[in-house]
Amino acid sequence: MPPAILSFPKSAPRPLAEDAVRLTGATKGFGQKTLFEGLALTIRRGEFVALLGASGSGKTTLLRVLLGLDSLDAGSGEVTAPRAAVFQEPRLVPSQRVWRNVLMGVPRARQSRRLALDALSEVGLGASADAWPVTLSGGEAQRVALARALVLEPALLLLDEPFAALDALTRLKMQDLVRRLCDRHTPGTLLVTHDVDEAVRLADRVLVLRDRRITLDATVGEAREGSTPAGARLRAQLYSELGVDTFVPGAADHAPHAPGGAQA
Ligand SMILES: Nc1ncnc2c1ncn2[C@@H]1O[C@H](COP(=O)(O)OP(=O)(O)OP(=O)(O)O)[C@@H](O)[C@H]1O
Repeated sequence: MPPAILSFPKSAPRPLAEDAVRLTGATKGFGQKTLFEGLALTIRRGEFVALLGASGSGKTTLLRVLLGLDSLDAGSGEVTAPRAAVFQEPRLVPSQRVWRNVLMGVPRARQSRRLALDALSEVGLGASADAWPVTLSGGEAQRVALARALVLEPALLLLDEPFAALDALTRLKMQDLVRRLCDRHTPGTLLVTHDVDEAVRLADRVLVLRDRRITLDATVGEAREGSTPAGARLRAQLYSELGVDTFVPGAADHAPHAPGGAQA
């Protein structure tokens, strides 16, 4: 098997027209199990891509490869710097005030309270700069994690189920905030999620990782609106690709009945 060559250039962010990620032939497994094989993936700067797949299909592993935390077994490509990530848990340092947490990844020479305050204002937490992480709600802590990622002005933003632990209302607000801030900061974004609606609501393009390959690469476009035929079609296609039969509540009640009450 040829050696994997994945480069992580330390250069300044590139122009928007360029790719944040370009992988070809990416192959990765653990022990006897191959998670993905010969995979090609391109994410442009400013593009929001969602990655769906069954549990254990290798989504987080692919994200870890893009972060440089795992290596490929084969393949090559380029992942543009700087990169930042937000995970399911906020991963704040409890012994540091909120504004200090925001600066965790910023080179010392660029660190300033002003920079942290600006980043916190963007996520609506300017007033919590001096708070301790333990005093924040789950949604607030996740917004600090988002500020900590965006303050780096990443060329690539990796989101690993960042909304999964939030209540339904907070999740919707956080989804809107993330999409708005991604439009403003224009990183290439890869969102790993289990949630078809979340993927279609947020992403420009939705990928499905299945059987070691990307089996679907769908542009969302006018299908974002669930009530349109295109929206219903895309969601049905994604559920089908994920091996889930869509359930229509009440449909069984309308099934024809044979005379005498037996099911047709
Ligand atoms: N460091 C590791 N060593 C051995 N096996 C691993 C390692 N990391 C992940 N795996 C295995 O690889 C498979 C894919 O894991 P991964 O976390 O990438 O899947 P996923 O699609 O993100 O799953 P989920 O949706 O449940 O989070 C799993 O079977 C997991 O146990």
